[in-house]
Amino acid sequence: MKLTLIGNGTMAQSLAKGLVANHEVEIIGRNINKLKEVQKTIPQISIKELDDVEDITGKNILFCVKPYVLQTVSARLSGKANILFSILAGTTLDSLKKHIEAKYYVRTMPNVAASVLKSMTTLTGDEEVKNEALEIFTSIGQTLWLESEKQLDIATAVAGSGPAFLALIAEGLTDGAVRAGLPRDLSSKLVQGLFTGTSTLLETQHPALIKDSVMSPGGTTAVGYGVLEKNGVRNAMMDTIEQTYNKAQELGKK
Ligand SMILES: NC(=O)C1=CN([C@@H]2O[C@H](COP(=O)(O)OP(=O)(O)OC[C@H]3O[C@@H](n4cnc5c(N)ncnc54)[C@H](OP(=O)(O)O)[C@@H]3O)[C@@H](O)[C@H]2O)C=CC1
Ligand SMILES: O=C(O)[C@@H]1CCC=N1
Repeated sequence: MKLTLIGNGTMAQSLAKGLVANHEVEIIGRNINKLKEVQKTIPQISIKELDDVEDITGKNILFCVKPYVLQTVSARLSGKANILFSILAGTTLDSLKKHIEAKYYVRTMPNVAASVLKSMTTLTGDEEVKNEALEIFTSIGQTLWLESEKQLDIATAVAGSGPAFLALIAEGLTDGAVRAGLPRDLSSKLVQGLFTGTSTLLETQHPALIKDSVMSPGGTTAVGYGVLEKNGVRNAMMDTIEQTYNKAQELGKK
């Protein structure tokens, strides 16, 4: 399938890197010099500067700009696309329909791990194109079709913004190791390995059981776990998801 990405930023480039293996990919952006730079890193793509009136008739569009420029960019689009895939956080299907004409609409939420083909992408929208949508986004990692936009906004908080939250935990653990006296390069390696191993365990084990299997009576883990609970890390995570989800819903009301 030929896919046209509008926008050439972080996410568009991550998506394009994965998609070129199975699809013809065109990127449309407002700055031809930036597009040429992108093409140097992903030579398989074709590039095009955004016209003042850009005809998207019959195209399968992946809309990859920031939510606040939806109006500005869509004002330059004409014609009726085939499928419009939007990765814009919070931006509702209704809002997309108001601004861009298409036969089918799908909201998706990939994450930055798309750049290494390990995105956890959620999708919702017109069921008629569910299979095509899942096929396209499986080329950048795992996919999950959701039943509603509310679920997608929650997924935005967990898996869209989530890499930043886990990165904070990773940075904190690394700094902790450095504070205890381990050189930074070794601390970083340790934390990388820790995340890789734990993520594999999570594929088959419940988090609480992983914790139980690590925590020995009177041991080190019980002490560290107590510190996390005393400092409200669990509740901080729950509040983080709630407020990030609220923000996604707020973006949708604009
Ligand atoms: N970053 C992430 O981890 C994730 C982001 N998202 C969503 O992806 C979308 C893109 O985010 P991201 O890639 O991080 O953002 P970037 O800022 O990296 O990219 C935004 C792109 O939009 C283009 N753009 C901005 N204004 C205009 C305009 N007026 N006319 C034409 N093009 C314009 C920019 O062009 P130029 O390069 O010329 O400035 C750039 O190519 C957002 O809606 C975000 O919610 C979704 C999941 C994860
Ligand atoms: O911070 C944001 O708005 C976007 C949405 C998901 C990840 N980044």
